Amino acid sequence: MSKDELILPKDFPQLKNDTFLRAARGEQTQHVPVWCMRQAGRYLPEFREFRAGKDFFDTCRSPEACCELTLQPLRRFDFDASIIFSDILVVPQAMGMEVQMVPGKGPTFPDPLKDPEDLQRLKTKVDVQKELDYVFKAITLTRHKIEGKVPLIGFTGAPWTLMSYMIEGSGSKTFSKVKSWLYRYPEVSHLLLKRLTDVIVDYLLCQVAAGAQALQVFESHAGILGPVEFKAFCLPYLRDIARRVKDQLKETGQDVPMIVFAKDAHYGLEDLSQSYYDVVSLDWTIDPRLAREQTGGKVTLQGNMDPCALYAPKERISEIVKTMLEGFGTQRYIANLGHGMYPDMDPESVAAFVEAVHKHSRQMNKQQ
Ligand SMILES: O=C(O)CCc1c2[nH]c(c1CC(=O)O)Cc1[nH]c(c(CC(=O)O)c1CCC(=O)O)Cc1[nH]c(c(CC(=O)O)c1CCC(=O)O)Cc1[nH]c(c(CCC(=O)O)c1CC(=O)O)C2
Repeated sequence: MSKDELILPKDFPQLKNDTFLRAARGEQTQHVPVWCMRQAGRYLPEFREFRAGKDFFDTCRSPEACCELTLQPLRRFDFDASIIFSDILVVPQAMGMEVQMVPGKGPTFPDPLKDPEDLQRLKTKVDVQKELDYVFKAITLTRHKIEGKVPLIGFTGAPWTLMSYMIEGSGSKTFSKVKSWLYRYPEVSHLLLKRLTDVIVDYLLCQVAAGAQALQVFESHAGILGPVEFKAFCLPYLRDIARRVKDQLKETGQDVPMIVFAKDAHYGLEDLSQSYYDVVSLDWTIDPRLAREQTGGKVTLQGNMDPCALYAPKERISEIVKTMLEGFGTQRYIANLGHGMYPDMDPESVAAFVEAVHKHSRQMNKQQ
């Protein structure tokens, strides 16, 4: 991308609530900011109504639809951030692969990569600006329509997670197909991961140019690797993405907080806290105090309530939140779930979660 293309459009409404951005940058906040992964989604009746009868990726390709779905949860809840409605699998599509959303089965690649030669089916040069133009339009439109209420987060899937979908062709229990590539074809695997990284870097920079105020990188399948493979096939690419995006943004005087979510990669926490990301997002299986120890105060932490705790009565949600806040502390912290919302969750529980984070963190800050 050229320097000029990276300059932000300037006529966006002024941001009224910067709590999330302050926490991400390690600045003091009066309350702990909170948002939820998959906060736009099937647990909301208005989402189900809006999506009814429409193809999932057609929805992703409509900037107006993405904008509406991004705004829906903000009308109900006092979230401190929003995330653009889209999907991680738009990147493999931009590289030339077909992906369908099969109801009841999830994302499905009719023709996944089977052998190293299949890499030839991928586009050698991906014009990200053109191929994913609909995402950038959605971000710009949403940034206007949000009227500065809260910041807008852009996101991408990370290389290993996308590679696993491209080879498995869908979700999997064992991930044995994609893992077999790591052991049988390590060099080709690195080649594919490198190509994904290049596209992702461009993709994130274009999202910032379109108006994204923070970026989250989803390495949702990190946990199917052991520590050795994580260090070889995940970490270097996650680092490369943050370093390259940050370097390019710095040239234009911009500093956009970056969040990494490597689900279930406990053994990688220390490394992740030294990988150019401002925020490390945690799943629910890690103890908050241990996570603070392992990341040594170098980064802001995000997470990590078990999404299933939202099935608890409201009073119990409030207690769980309080314990979580005591574990993380109220500074350099963004409250979230340890992964996304499930379709059968009650929106009222989300309201209770958000309210508890705000209430307890304000009280705890007063006592300090
Ligand atoms: O359950 C299904 O039928 C397919 C769900 C699925 C999708 N993409 C996928 C998966 C696999 C999975 O999550 O396990 C594949 C997918 N999409 C995404 C991730 C990253 C992650 O959740 O760890 C993943 C990988 C998850 C994994 O494999 O573990 C990211 C995603 N999907 C989505 C969003 C946008 C948003 O929430 O605003 C986001 C981004 C950020 C976020 O908010 O967390 C939206 C999305 N994608 C999808 C759906 C459901 C389909 C529909 O609305 O018709 C929905 C809405 C919803 O969750 O209710 C499709």
